[in-house]
Amino acid sequence: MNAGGGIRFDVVTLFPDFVRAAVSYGVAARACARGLLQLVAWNPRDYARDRHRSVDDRPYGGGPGMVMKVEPLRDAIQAARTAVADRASVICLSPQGRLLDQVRVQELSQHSRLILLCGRYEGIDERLIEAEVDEECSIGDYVLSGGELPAMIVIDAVARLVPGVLGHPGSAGQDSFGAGLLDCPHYTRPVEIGGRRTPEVLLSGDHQAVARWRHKQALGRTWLRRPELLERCMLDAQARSLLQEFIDEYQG
Ligand SMILES: NC(=O)c1ccc(NCc2ccccc2N2CCOCC2)nc1
Repeated sequence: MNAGGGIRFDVVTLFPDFVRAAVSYGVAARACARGLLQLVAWNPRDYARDRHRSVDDRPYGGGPGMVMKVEPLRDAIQAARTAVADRASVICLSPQGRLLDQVRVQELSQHSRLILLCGRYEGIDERLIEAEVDEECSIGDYVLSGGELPAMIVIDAVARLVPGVLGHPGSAGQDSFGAGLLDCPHYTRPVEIGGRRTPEVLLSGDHQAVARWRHKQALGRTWLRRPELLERCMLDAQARSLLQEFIDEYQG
């Protein structure tokens, strides 16, 4: 985060309006209005020197499609770097990157600024990646037509962790996923609908019992749906006994 406690994203993309949508709605839009979040887009086409303003060219070695050229990307990144004094990490969103998870999102939220590079076509000339990219980041093992959607996901996930962005800071902290667990179930009015009633503990007003129930549900759901996540988070004695209680009830 920067001096103001906010974060600035410089996004290098052929589709600036596309990525701007990431900060045009909801909490992210409010955070922008309050100067906690900034998004500046840089279009490599503005840095394409030739008459046709080309940003791509045919692949050496043949093969289908086109490859993004070094120069326009390099010059767009350089323009982003010099726009703000703070040193910036350059992250390329790509299928070859390190898998993004909440731990990595929390690490990224410590930066005051990040430059996000969005590839299109068949990919980016490797020499640009070697010369300019600090790390490659993947949002999952699937192929997209561009890095813009992954960039928007990084922006949203990181922005939520910037102090002041979420109305209720607790919810970000309390996010079970922040603790490596899946979230507990949520309920709101009416108390009963479609023959399904809200769990009584949530109506009891007993905040300690509610917190205990929510933690137990988060543990139980993680055990049922994503047991591999449980191995990664070190459960303390209280959590282990809560989970055992859930398992005993589940197995009936
Ligand atoms: N999982 C992800 O985070 C993810 C990210 C980007 C992405 N695509 C843009 C891209 C960016 C960089 C290199 C190659 C490519 N691709 C271009 C299109 O062809 C496939 C390779 N796809 C999936």
